[in-house]
Amino acid sequence: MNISLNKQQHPPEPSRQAPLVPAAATIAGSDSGGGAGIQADLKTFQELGVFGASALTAVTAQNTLGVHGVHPIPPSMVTAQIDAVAEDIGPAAWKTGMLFSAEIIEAVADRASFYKWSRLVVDPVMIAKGGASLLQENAVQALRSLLLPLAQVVTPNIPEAEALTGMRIEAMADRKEAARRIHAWGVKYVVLKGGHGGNRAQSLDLLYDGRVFTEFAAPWIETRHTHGTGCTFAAALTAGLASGLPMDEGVLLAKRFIQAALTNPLNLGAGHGPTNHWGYNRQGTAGVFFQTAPAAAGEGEGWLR
Ligand SMILES: Nc1ncnc2c1ncn2[C@@H]1O[C@H](COP(=O)(O)OP(=O)(O)OP(=O)(O)O)[C@@H](O)[C@H]1O
Ligand SMILES: Cc1ncc(COP(=O)(O)O)c(N)n1
Repeated sequence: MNISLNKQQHPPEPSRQAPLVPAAATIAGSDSGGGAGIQADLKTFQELGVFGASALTAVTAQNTLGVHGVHPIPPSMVTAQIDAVAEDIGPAAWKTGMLFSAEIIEAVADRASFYKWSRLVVDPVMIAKGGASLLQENAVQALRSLLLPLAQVVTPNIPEAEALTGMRIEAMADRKEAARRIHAWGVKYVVLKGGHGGNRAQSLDLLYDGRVFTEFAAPWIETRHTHGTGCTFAAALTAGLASGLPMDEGVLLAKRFIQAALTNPLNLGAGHGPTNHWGYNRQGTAGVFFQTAPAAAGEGEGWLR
């Protein structure tokens, strides 16, 4: 009997069928405590039905009480991870978090322009909740001049917007001025987050598209479990964009996701505990009120819809 073995001459071609779920990738640091960084991003992608890939920029030893150590990844290895993901998985959207150094920012910006990413969310992570520095001081300029012009959207909190612009932000007029200055560097959308805004009634985030300011407001939640709120918010926005949402709906999704994640804390850790990444799908956002209203009457401001 002649048995012919069906030997493959070449490795199988990677599948090029339409993916069942959208994919997104995060370029960020590892948080051993699991509440922020790559871990928060991947959990958020998963909860929102998006496949998550990653490129690690740094390993941190940290928990809810603080950062014990930072070990950056060589920039060439960051590039290699991005190439591996870009060439095969082909994420529909990319997100950056902790980038740590000017060299890593250069490597990421190089890849962003090489692949011409149209959906790039830049979360300009600088300082951890416990006060540790996650971005070297001399890297702020590289972030501003190399990466922001390539971003579709940047999501600074108030101290990050102050560091980027060099201006003090107190009143709403300051927030708008900072958003205008950041937008002028070439980023298409700015989301200025209000978690550090000092208003204990409302958490208010401001979206600016170069023309219109839109407010996203939700009731303030009194909790110490706020570790990784910025990462989680930006990851939810990235998942929304990867799924094809327009920017305003992506921000609304992110606001709903973070509100649900803050509402039912997991009570882990003795310090700034992680948020509840299951909240959005398990508890929903029932009872949470959102408004997308103009910041104030005046030229260049309007309703979301
Ligand atoms: N206590 C709170 N109640 C309601 N919303 C909050 C609260 N704290 C933060 N937020 C919301 O969480 C999101 C992240 O904002 P925040 O300003 O905390 O970012 P961040 O400082 O970059 O976070 P992190 O330092 O954890 O990366 C925003 O939508 C903000 O309005
Ligand atoms: C790896 C990594 N990335 C980002 C943050 C910011 O999160 P937070 O400001 O809540 O500490 C962090 N602590 N660690």
